[in-house]
Amino acid sequence: MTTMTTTKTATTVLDANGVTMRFGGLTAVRNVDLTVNTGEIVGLIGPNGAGKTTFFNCLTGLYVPTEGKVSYKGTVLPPKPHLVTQAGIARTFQNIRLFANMTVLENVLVGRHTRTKEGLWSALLRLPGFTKAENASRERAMELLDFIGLADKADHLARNLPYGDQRKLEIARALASDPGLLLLDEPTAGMNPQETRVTEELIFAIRDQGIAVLVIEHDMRFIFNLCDRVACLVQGEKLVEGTATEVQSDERVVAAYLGTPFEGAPGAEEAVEVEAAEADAAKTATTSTEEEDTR
Ligand SMILES: Nc1ncnc2c1ncn2[C@@H]1O[C@H](COP(=O)(O)OP(=O)(O)OP(=O)(O)O)[C@@H](O)[C@H]1O
Repeated sequence: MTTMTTTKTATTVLDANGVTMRFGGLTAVRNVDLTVNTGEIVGLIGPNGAGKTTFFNCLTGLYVPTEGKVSYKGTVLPPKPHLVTQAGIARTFQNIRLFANMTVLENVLVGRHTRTKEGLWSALLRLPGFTKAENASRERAMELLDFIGLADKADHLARNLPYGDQRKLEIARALASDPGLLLLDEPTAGMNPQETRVTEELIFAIRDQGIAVLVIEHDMRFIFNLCDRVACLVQGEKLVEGTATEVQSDERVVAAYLGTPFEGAPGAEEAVEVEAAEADAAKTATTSTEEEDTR
């Protein structure tokens, strides 16, 4: 049903294969395949409740998919968030999840912990290895703050940052784990157009550093401007995948957003069955009323 099938190449960073996630009777994600290659920015769009965040949670080990598997650079990922981060996938969340009472620098240092090998005793006793690792982490964290334009606010408390800066800080914290793939869940939610433009530039700069990006967004102008490839989920299924131009002009995508029925729409068969059952029930009820009236 998709307009474009991407090939898996030696440079495939993420390969999600047949990912399905059920919550009891509800199938939130159904048999979704998606690849992200080195140097790409891929967008994931879809109406509210389409399964985008659930799919992200399957990729990052927050959920164990009911079916399917997720590989990063050719290795199947264990469904455990810290192991996924260690492997090289970092993410941000739809709602800001900063440590509000920690400084900007400390927030980035938290994101660095998967890349530091020094143990608890080393930290408590402040052994030379720990001090060296701590200095290296600080240096890297400051580099990242410089990269996102927050170096001059390193000592500010995270809660005192303007909204747009808090979102940027989340990205810096995710980058602190030195990922090969960055997943962004609605990075421009609540932003004004100026902040959105800055985020767009930031994501291009991240891609230029060799980090592949998969981004969920509702802002279509942002997504179509940013992404090399876009996939659209509808009712848990991947309806369309293609270039921004292909997806933008696909009538099924427009119909899905407007809630207009279209042939072959995910969930359409079930909807037709339900409608037929309802019509049958109504007909039976009318017939019995007529029979009663004629008695
Ligand atoms: N933990 C859960 N338990 C039960 N149902 C869930 C759970 N998480 C999500 N769902 C359901 O799965 C479906 C997909 O939700 P999801 O949040 O993934 O959609 P989304 O595309 O990210 O939506 P939005 O754009 O509004 O964030 C919805 O029907 C939602 O109610």
